Amino acid sequence: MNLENYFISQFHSKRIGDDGAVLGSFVYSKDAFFEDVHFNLKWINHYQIAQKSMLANISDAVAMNAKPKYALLSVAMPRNITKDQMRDLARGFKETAKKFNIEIIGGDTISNIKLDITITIISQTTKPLLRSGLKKGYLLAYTGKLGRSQKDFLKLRNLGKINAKSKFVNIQLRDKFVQKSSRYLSSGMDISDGLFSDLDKLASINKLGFRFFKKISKRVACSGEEYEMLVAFDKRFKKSMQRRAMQTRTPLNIFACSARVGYTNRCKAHHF
Ligand SMILES: Nc1ncnc2c1ncn2[C@@H]1O[C@H](COP(=O)(O)OP(=O)(O)OP(=O)(O)O)[C@@H](O)[C@H]1O
Ligand SMILES: Cc1ncc(C[n+]2csc(CCOP(=O)(O)O)c2C)c(N)n1
Ligand SMILES: [Mg+2]
Repeated sequence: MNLENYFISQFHSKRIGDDGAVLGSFVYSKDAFFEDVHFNLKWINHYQIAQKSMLANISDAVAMNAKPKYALLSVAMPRNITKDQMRDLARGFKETAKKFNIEIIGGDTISNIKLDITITIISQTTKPLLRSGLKKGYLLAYTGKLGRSQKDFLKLRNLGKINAKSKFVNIQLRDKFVQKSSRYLSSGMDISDGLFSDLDKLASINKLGFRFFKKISKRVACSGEEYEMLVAFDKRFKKSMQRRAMQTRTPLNIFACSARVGYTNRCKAHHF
Protein backbone atom coordinates (compact mmCIF):
# COMPACT_ATOMS: atom_id res chain seq x y z
CA MET A 1 0.00 0.00 0.00
CA ASN A 2 1.38 3.46 -0.85
CA LEU A 3 1.78 6.04 1.93
CA GLU A 4 -1.22 8.12 0.82
CA ASN A 5 -3.54 5.11 1.04
CA TYR A 6 -1.89 3.99 4.27
CA PHE A 7 -2.84 7.30 5.86
CA ILE A 8 -6.38 7.34 4.43
CA SER A 9 -6.89 3.76 5.66
CA GLN A 10 -6.53 4.99 9.26
CA PHE A 11 -10.03 6.44 8.94
CA HIS A 12 -12.94 4.08 8.79
CA SER A 13 -15.93 6.05 7.51
CA LYS A 14 -17.89 4.19 4.85
CA ARG A 15 -18.19 7.53 3.04
CA ILE A 16 -14.47 7.72 2.29
CA GLY A 17 -13.22 6.42 -1.04
CA ASP A 18 -15.03 8.43 -3.68
CA ASP A 19 -14.57 11.88 -5.23
CA GLY A 20 -16.88 13.18 -2.53
CA ALA A 21 -18.84 12.00 0.48
CA VAL A 22 -22.57 11.50 -0.07
CA LEU A 23 -24.87 12.52 2.80
CA GLY A 24 -28.46 12.35 1.67
CA SER A 25 -28.77 14.52 -1.42
CA PHE A 26 -25.63 16.50 -0.55
CA VAL A 27 -22.05 15.76 -1.58
CA TYR A 28 -19.02 17.15 0.29
CA SER A 29 -15.61 17.24 -1.32
CA LYS A 30 -12.32 18.93 -0.56
CA ASP A 31 -9.07 19.38 -2.41
CA ALA A 32 -5.83 21.13 -1.64
CA PHE A 33 -3.98 23.40 -4.06
CA PHE A 34 -0.54 24.24 -2.71
CA GLU A 35 2.39 26.34 -3.90
CA ASP A 36 5.29 24.20 -5.15
CA VAL A 37 3.05 21.12 -5.19
CA HIS A 38 0.34 22.20 -7.60
CA PHE A 39 1.73 25.43 -8.96
CA ASN A 40 4.73 27.68 -8.96
CA LEU A 41 4.26 31.45 -8.71
CA LYS A 42 6.68 31.95 -11.61
CA TRP A 43 4.34 30.05 -13.93
CA ILE A 44 0.85 31.30 -13.31
CA ASN A 45 -0.59 34.48 -11.86
CA HIS A 46 -2.82 34.87 -8.82
CA TYR A 47 -6.01 35.09 -10.85
CA GLN A 48 -5.16 31.83 -12.63
CA ILE A 49 -4.20 30.11 -9.38
CA ALA A 50 -7.58 30.93 -7.85
CA GLN A 51 -9.39 29.90 -11.02
CA LYS A 52 -7.58 26.58 -11.35
CA SER A 53 -7.93 25.66 -7.67
CA MET A 54 -11.66 26.36 -7.85
CA LEU A 55 -12.12 24.33 -11.07
CA ALA A 56 -10.08 21.40 -9.76
CA ASN A 57 -12.41 21.38 -6.77
CA ILE A 58 -15.60 21.70 -8.78
CA SER A 59 -14.34 18.76 -10.82
CA ASP A 60 -15.00 16.41 -7.87
CA ALA A 61 -18.64 17.56 -7.71
CA VAL A 62 -19.01 17.08 -11.48
CA ALA A 63 -17.48 13.62 -11.13
CA MET A 64 -20.21 12.72 -8.61
CA ASN A 65 -22.93 14.03 -10.96
CA ALA A 66 -23.64 16.72 -8.38
CA LYS A 67 -24.40 20.39 -8.85
CA PRO A 68 -21.99 22.56 -6.85
CA LYS A 69 -23.80 25.00 -4.54
CA TYR A 70 -21.50 26.34 -1.83
CA ALA A 71 -17.76 26.73 -1.29
CA LEU A 72 -15.68 27.17 1.86
CA LEU A 73 -12.36 28.74 1.04
CA SER A 74 -9.18 28.48 3.13
CA VAL A 75 -6.19 30.50 2.02
CA ALA A 76 -2.73 30.71 3.56
CA MET A 77 -0.70 33.55 2.05
CA PRO A 78 2.78 34.95 2.48
CA ARG A 79 3.10 38.24 4.38
CA ASN A 80 4.59 39.99 1.35
CA ILE A 81 1.56 39.41 -0.88
CA THR A 82 0.33 42.70 -2.36
CA LYS A 83 -3.23 44.01 -2.24
CA ASP A 84 -3.33 43.77 -6.05
CA GLN A 85 -2.45 40.10 -5.83
CA MET A 86 -5.10 39.58 -3.15
CA ARG A 87 -7.71 41.21 -5.35
CA ASP A 88 -6.64 39.05 -8.29
CA LEU A 89 -6.95 35.93 -6.14
CA ALA A 90 -10.39 36.96 -4.89
CA ARG A 91 -11.52 37.79 -8.44
CA GLY A 92 -10.40 34.34 -9.64
CA PHE A 93 -12.42 32.65 -6.91
CA LYS A 94 -15.48 34.85 -7.38
CA GLU A 95 -15.65 34.73 -11.18
CA THR A 96 -15.22 30.95 -11.30
CA ALA A 97 -17.79 30.45 -8.53
CA LYS A 98 -20.23 32.70 -10.38
CA LYS A 99 -19.89 30.69 -13.61
CA PHE A 100 -21.14 27.64 -11.75
CA ASN A 101 -23.65 29.49 -9.57
CA ILE A 102 -21.66 28.71 -6.43
CA GLU A 103 -21.93 30.86 -3.32
CA ILE A 104 -18.74 31.32 -1.31
CA ILE A 105 -20.08 30.98 2.25
CA GLY A 106 -16.93 31.12 4.36
CA GLY A 107 -13.47 29.77 4.92
CA ASP A 108 -10.32 30.80 6.75
CA THR A 109 -7.39 33.13 6.06
CA ILE A 110 -3.96 32.76 7.63
CA SER A 111 -0.41 33.80 6.83
CA ASN A 112 2.31 31.32 6.01
CA ILE A 113 5.53 31.25 3.98
CA LYS A 114 3.72 29.91 0.91
CA LEU A 115 0.41 30.38 -0.88
CA ASP A 116 -1.76 27.39 -0.05
CA ILE A 117 -5.43 26.97 -0.94
CA THR A 118 -7.91 24.43 0.38
CA ILE A 119 -11.52 24.41 -0.81
CA THR A 120 -14.57 22.52 0.36
CA ILE A 121 -17.39 22.20 -2.15
CA ILE A 122 -20.92 21.35 -1.09
CA SER A 123 -22.96 20.07 -3.98
CA GLN A 124 -26.31 18.46 -4.57
CA THR A 125 -27.43 15.45 -6.55
CA THR A 126 -30.42 13.18 -7.07
CA LYS A 127 -28.28 10.43 -8.62
CA PRO A 128 -24.71 10.27 -7.29
CA LEU A 129 -22.18 8.80 -9.70
CA LEU A 130 -19.85 6.57 -7.69
CA ARG A 131 -16.55 4.86 -8.39
CA SER A 132 -18.14 1.54 -7.43
CA GLY A 133 -20.80 -0.15 -9.58
CA LEU A 134 -18.50 -1.42 -12.32
CA LYS A 135 -19.40 -4.91 -13.57
CA LYS A 136 -17.55 -7.40 -15.74
CA GLY A 137 -17.80 -6.70 -19.48
CA TYR A 138 -18.60 -3.00 -19.14
CA LEU A 139 -17.00 -0.44 -21.44
CA LEU A 140 -14.49 2.08 -20.09
CA ALA A 141 -14.15 5.50 -21.66
CA TYR A 142 -12.44 8.79 -21.02
CA THR A 143 -13.46 12.20 -22.29
CA GLY A 144 -11.33 14.69 -24.19
CA LYS A 145 -7.68 14.47 -25.04
CA LEU A 146 -5.22 13.34 -22.39
CA GLY A 147 -1.56 14.26 -22.08
CA ARG A 148 -1.66 18.01 -22.57
CA SER A 149 -1.49 18.92 -18.92
CA GLN A 150 1.74 17.05 -18.31
CA LYS A 151 3.15 18.36 -21.59
CA ASP A 152 2.52 21.94 -20.51
CA PHE A 153 3.80 21.25 -17.00
CA LEU A 154 7.09 20.00 -18.48
CA LYS A 155 7.21 23.03 -20.79
CA LEU A 156 6.74 25.34 -17.81
CA ARG A 157 9.47 23.56 -15.89
CA ASN A 158 11.91 23.80 -18.80
CA LEU A 159 11.07 27.09 -20.48
CA GLY A 160 8.72 28.77 -18.03
CA LYS A 161 6.24 29.57 -20.82
CA ILE A 162 2.99 28.14 -22.16
CA ASN A 163 0.16 29.25 -24.38
CA ALA A 164 -2.45 31.36 -22.54
CA LYS A 165 -5.10 28.82 -23.55
CA SER A 166 -3.10 25.92 -22.13
CA LYS A 167 -4.86 23.02 -20.46
CA PHE A 168 -2.61 23.65 -17.46
CA VAL A 169 -4.60 26.83 -16.77
CA ASN A 170 -7.89 26.50 -18.61
CA ILE A 171 -9.69 23.45 -17.36
CA GLN A 172 -12.86 22.59 -19.26
CA LEU A 173 -15.09 20.56 -16.99
CA ARG A 174 -17.45 17.95 -18.43
CA ASP A 175 -20.49 18.86 -16.34
CA LYS A 176 -22.95 18.90 -19.27
CA PHE A 177 -21.74 15.54 -20.51
CA VAL A 178 -22.07 13.92 -17.07
CA GLN A 179 -25.55 15.40 -16.55
CA LYS A 180 -26.79 14.25 -19.94
CA SER A 181 -25.33 10.75 -19.76
CA SER A 182 -25.69 10.00 -16.04
CA ARG A 183 -28.57 7.58 -16.53
CA TYR A 184 -26.29 5.28 -18.56
CA LEU A 185 -23.24 5.45 -16.31
CA SER A 186 -22.48 2.67 -13.85
CA SER A 187 -19.41 4.34 -12.37
CA GLY A 188 -17.23 7.35 -12.90
CA MET A 189 -14.54 9.61 -11.50
CA ASP A 190 -12.45 12.52 -12.68
CA ILE A 191 -8.92 12.02 -13.97
CA SER A 192 -6.69 13.98 -11.60
CA ASP A 193 -3.74 11.66 -11.03
CA GLY A 194 -3.60 10.29 -14.59
CA LEU A 195 -5.63 7.66 -16.46
CA PHE A 196 -3.56 4.61 -15.35
CA SER A 197 -3.46 5.74 -11.69
CA ASP A 198 -7.15 6.52 -11.63
CA LEU A 199 -7.94 3.18 -13.32
CA ASP A 200 -6.02 1.60 -10.46
CA LYS A 201 -8.55 3.12 -8.04
CA LEU A 202 -11.47 1.75 -10.10
CA ALA A 203 -9.78 -1.65 -10.31
CA SER A 204 -9.29 -2.03 -6.56
CA ILE A 205 -12.71 -0.67 -5.55
CA ASN A 206 -14.50 -2.92 -8.04
CA LYS A 207 -12.08 -5.89 -7.87
CA LEU A 208 -11.81 -6.02 -11.65
CA GLY A 209 -9.16 -5.38 -14.29
CA PHE A 210 -9.32 -4.17 -17.87
CA ARG A 211 -8.73 -5.50 -21.40
CA PHE A 212 -7.41 -2.61 -23.48
CA PHE A 213 -8.60 -2.22 -27.08
CA LYS A 214 -5.38 -0.47 -28.07
CA LYS A 215 -2.09 0.48 -26.52
CA ILE A 216 -2.18 3.77 -24.64
CA SER A 217 1.17 5.50 -24.19
CA LYS A 218 2.43 6.63 -20.79
CA ARG A 219 2.65 10.16 -22.17
CA VAL A 220 -1.14 10.09 -22.42
CA ALA A 221 -2.04 7.83 -19.49
CA CYS A 222 0.34 9.14 -16.82
CA SER A 223 -0.61 12.79 -17.26
CA GLY A 224 -2.39 14.11 -14.15
CA GLU A 225 -4.47 17.27 -13.65
CA GLU A 226 -6.45 16.54 -16.78
CA TYR A 227 -9.87 16.86 -15.10
CA GLU A 228 -11.46 14.80 -17.84
CA MET A 229 -13.97 12.10 -16.88
CA LEU A 230 -13.29 8.38 -16.64
CA VAL A 231 -16.60 6.52 -16.98
CA ALA A 232 -17.95 2.99 -17.31
CA PHE A 233 -21.21 1.77 -18.80
CA ASP A 234 -22.97 -1.37 -19.99
CA LYS A 235 -22.16 -2.29 -23.63
CA ARG A 236 -25.81 -1.93 -24.58
CA PHE A 237 -25.59 1.82 -23.87
CA LYS A 238 -22.69 2.37 -26.27
CA LYS A 239 -24.78 4.11 -28.97
CA SER A 240 -26.69 6.25 -26.43
CA MET A 241 -23.42 7.29 -24.81
CA GLN A 242 -21.91 8.24 -28.16
CA ARG A 243 -24.99 10.30 -28.93
CA ARG A 244 -24.81 12.16 -25.60
CA ALA A 245 -21.13 12.80 -26.19
CA MET A 246 -21.91 14.28 -29.62
CA GLN A 247 -24.72 16.43 -28.24
CA THR A 248 -22.44 17.91 -25.60
CA ARG A 249 -19.44 18.18 -27.97
CA THR A 250 -17.43 15.83 -25.80
CA PRO A 251 -14.82 13.58 -27.41
CA LEU A 252 -15.49 10.11 -25.97
CA ASN A 253 -12.71 7.53 -26.16
CA ILE A 254 -13.88 3.99 -25.48
CA PHE A 255 -10.60 2.25 -24.70
CA ALA A 256 -11.18 -0.89 -22.66
CA CYS A 257 -13.60 -3.42 -21.28
CA SER A 258 -13.63 -4.57 -17.67
CA ALA A 259 -12.68 -8.18 -17.01
CA ARG A 260 -11.61 -10.54 -14.26
CA VAL A 261 -7.92 -9.94 -14.84
CA GLY A 262 -5.22 -8.28 -12.77
CA TYR A 263 -4.32 -4.62 -13.21
CA THR A 264 -0.95 -2.97 -12.81
CA ASN A 265 -0.55 0.78 -12.85
CA ARG A 266 2.48 1.61 -15.01
CA CYS A 267 2.81 5.23 -13.81
CA LYS A 268 4.94 6.49 -10.95
CA ALA A 269 3.04 7.31 -7.73
CA HIS A 270 2.37 11.01 -7.62
CA HIS A 271 2.02 12.02 -3.98
CA PHE A 272 4.72 10.07 -2.12
N1 LIG B 1 -6.60 13.25 5.07
C1 LIG B 1 -7.72 12.57 4.79
N2 LIG B 1 -8.63 12.30 5.75
C2 LIG B 1 -9.78 11.66 5.45
N3 LIG B 1 -10.11 11.25 4.22
C3 LIG B 1 -9.25 11.50 3.23
C4 LIG B 1 -8.00 12.17 3.46
N4 LIG B 1 -7.36 12.27 2.27
C5 LIG B 1 -8.16 11.72 1.36
N5 LIG B 1 -9.30 11.25 1.90
C6 LIG B 1 -10.42 10.59 1.21
O1 LIG B 1 -9.93 9.52 0.46
C7 LIG B 1 -10.69 9.32 -0.72
C8 LIG B 1 -9.79 9.21 -1.93
O2 LIG B 1 -9.13 10.43 -2.17
P1 LIG B 1 -8.37 10.69 -3.53
O3 LIG B 1 -7.35 11.71 -3.26
O4 LIG B 1 -8.00 9.40 -4.16
O5 LIG B 1 -9.51 11.31 -4.42
P2 LIG B 1 -9.60 12.73 -5.03
O6 LIG B 1 -9.49 13.73 -3.95
O7 LIG B 1 -10.79 12.74 -5.89
O8 LIG B 1 -8.32 12.77 -5.96
P3 LIG B 1 -7.34 14.00 -6.17
O9 LIG B 1 -6.91 14.42 -4.79
O10 LIG B 1 -6.25 13.45 -6.99
O11 LIG B 1 -8.16 15.02 -6.85
C9 LIG B 1 -11.67 10.46 -0.77
O12 LIG B 1 -12.91 9.97 -0.29
C10 LIG B 1 -11.09 11.47 0.18
O13 LIG B 1 -12.10 12.26 0.79
C1 LIG C 1 4.95 22.78 -8.82
C2 LIG C 1 4.24 21.64 -9.48
N1 LIG C 1 4.75 20.41 -9.40
C3 LIG C 1 4.11 19.36 -9.96
C4 LIG C 1 2.93 19.53 -10.62
C5 LIG C 1 2.21 18.36 -11.26
N2 LIG C 1 1.07 17.89 -10.47
C6 LIG C 1 0.65 18.50 -9.36
S1 LIG C 1 -0.72 17.74 -8.70
C7 LIG C 1 -0.79 16.58 -9.90
C8 LIG C 1 -1.82 15.49 -9.94
C9 LIG C 1 -3.04 15.63 -9.09
O1 LIG C 1 -2.74 16.05 -7.80
P1 LIG C 1 -3.73 15.96 -6.56
O2 LIG C 1 -3.99 14.51 -6.35
O3 LIG C 1 -2.98 16.57 -5.42
O4 LIG C 1 -4.97 16.72 -6.92
C10 LIG C 1 0.28 16.80 -10.81
C11 LIG C 1 0.55 15.96 -11.99
C12 LIG C 1 2.41 20.86 -10.67
N3 LIG C 1 1.24 21.11 -11.25
N4 LIG C 1 3.07 21.88 -10.11
MG1 LIG D 1 -7.31 13.80 -3.04
